[in-house]
Amino acid sequence: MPKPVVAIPADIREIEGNVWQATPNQYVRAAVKGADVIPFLVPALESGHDFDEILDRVDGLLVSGSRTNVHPSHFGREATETDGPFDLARDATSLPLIKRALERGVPLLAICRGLQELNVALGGTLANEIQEIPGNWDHRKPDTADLDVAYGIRQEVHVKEGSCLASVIGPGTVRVNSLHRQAISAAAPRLAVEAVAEDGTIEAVSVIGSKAFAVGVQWHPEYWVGSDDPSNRLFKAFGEAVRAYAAGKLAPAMRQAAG
Ligand SMILES: N[C@@H](CCC(=O)NCCCC(=O)O)C(=O)O
Repeated sequence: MPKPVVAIPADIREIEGNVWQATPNQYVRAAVKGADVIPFLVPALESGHDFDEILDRVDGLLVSGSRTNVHPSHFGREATETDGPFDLARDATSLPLIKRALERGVPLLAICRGLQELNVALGGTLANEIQEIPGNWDHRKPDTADLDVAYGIRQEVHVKEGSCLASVIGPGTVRVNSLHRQAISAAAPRLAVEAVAEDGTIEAVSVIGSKAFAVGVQWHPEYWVGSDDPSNRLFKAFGEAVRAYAAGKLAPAMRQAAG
C-alpha cells in the first residue's frame, strides 16, 4: 500500500519582507517520524479552496499550532486589541477543512491552535488571555529563544479514564508542555473533554460520534516525538488511523480491479 498522505494547513508568515506560506518543521518531522506518513502542506487562502478536492487527495488532517489566534468573529465576538495577532487566511482554510474532514471521516489530529479551531469549527467559543483569570496557571510560551525550553515539558494534565485519549496514552496524570494564551471557553456540543489541567483549563478533546480518529490537544506532542512516550503514542495512533482510512479508500478500487 502506498504511504498515506496527511494535509497540514499552513500559516501566513512575513519573513524577510515577503509573505510566505509556512509551518514549523516540528509538525512535518512528527508526521514523518511519528506517524510515518507523507506531509502535504495546504496553503492558507482567504478564498478559492475546494476542500473536497484537497480531502480527495489525502488520508488525514494534522492541524498545527500557531502564535496567531482564531478571529473572534468565528465564534460570535467582536475583535478587541488584545485578540490578535490574526491569520484570516489560516482561519478561512482550516475551519472549513476541519468541518469537511469530520463529515467525510478523515482522521484528524489538532494541536494547540488546531484544538481551538476544532472547537470553533464545531460551534464552541474561546477565552483570551487565560492567565489573567484568577486561579489560572500561566500557560503562555516561556520567554526564551531556546525552543527546547519554550516547548519544555512543565505542566501536569489529567487524562480522563475511558476517554479516546486514555486508550492511546493511558488515563491519569501526564506531563506536557504549554504555549498558549487562549483556551476553550464553551466546548462545542460534539466535543468530549478528555483532559484538563489542574486549573481546569481544557487540555484535550475528542469528537463524539466521529467516523475516525478525531482528537485535539492543547499541548505540543509534535515537538518531542522521538523522545517522549505520550507524544510518540499519540502520533503512532494517528498514523494507524490514517493508514486504516487509506486502506478503506483503496479497498473498493482493489475489488474493482480484481473483478
Ligand atoms: N495562538 C493561540 C494558539 C497557541 C499555539 O498554537 N501556540 C503554538 C505556537 C507558539 C508560538 O510559536 O508562539 C494561543 O495563544 O492560545
